[in-house]
Amino acid sequence: MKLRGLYAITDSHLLDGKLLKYVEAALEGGVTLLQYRDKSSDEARRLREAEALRDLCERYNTRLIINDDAELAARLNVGVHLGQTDGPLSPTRALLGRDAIIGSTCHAQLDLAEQAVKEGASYVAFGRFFNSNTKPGAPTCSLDLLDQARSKLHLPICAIGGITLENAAPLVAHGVDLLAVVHGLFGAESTAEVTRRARAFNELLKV
Ligand SMILES: Cc1ncc(COP(=O)(O)OP(=O)(O)O)c(N)n1
Ligand SMILES: Cc1nc(C(=O)O)sc1CCOP(=O)(O)O
Ligand SMILES: [Mg+2]
Repeated sequence: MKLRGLYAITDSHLLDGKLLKYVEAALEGGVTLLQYRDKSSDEARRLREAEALRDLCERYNTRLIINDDAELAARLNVGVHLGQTDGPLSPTRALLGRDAIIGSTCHAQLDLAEQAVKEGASYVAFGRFFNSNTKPGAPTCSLDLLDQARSKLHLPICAIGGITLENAAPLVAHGVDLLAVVHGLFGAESTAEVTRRARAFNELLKV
């Protein structure tokens, strides 16, 4: 499966009251992966929203990824993104099956990425590359690390953290396949602007 393109990530605060409307606008512009990222413990709302996003993604032929929560991913038969403290990858692969998309946060560490590959990750994520509104405290990562990763790893590489249309081109030039974006996509004044941004991110990846 070719994983290349825009990786849109939701944010419960930024998208409060407009989740489905803004996500659909992004899907109109083209989204390869959509991650449902909700750090709350409101299980009922999480299930309801994730189900609605799954149905929306099906209509647009986009794969849904649940952040942190392999059980919810298994329940909905979708993928999952796991950070370093979100549980082990191998049992998650066994739980979700070999066709599921499983992503792994590797910060700025190639050894974490090599381990994730061994344990069955579908893509590895490095970041953060720029100042992030969503996660200002995340450790930083350099373009240099991307060069090393690209020459060693033979699976899709995702970049995250403060990515916008203005700063994303160098990431693509250094081998990134997936641009993971929250604020640079959804921090827009209108649905039309979200769609425009999604299209423009995809243009950047057409090289
Ligand atoms: C695509 C992608 N990359 C990295 C992360 C960060 O995951 P994690 O370190 O577990 O932090 P939280 O997002 O759970 O706060 C991600 N979610 N997606
Ligand atoms: C969820 C997340 N993880 C990061 C990491 O570096 O691991 S940066 C980040 C936030 C991404 O949001 P924005 O595009 O608004 O910066
Ligand atoms: Mg996590």
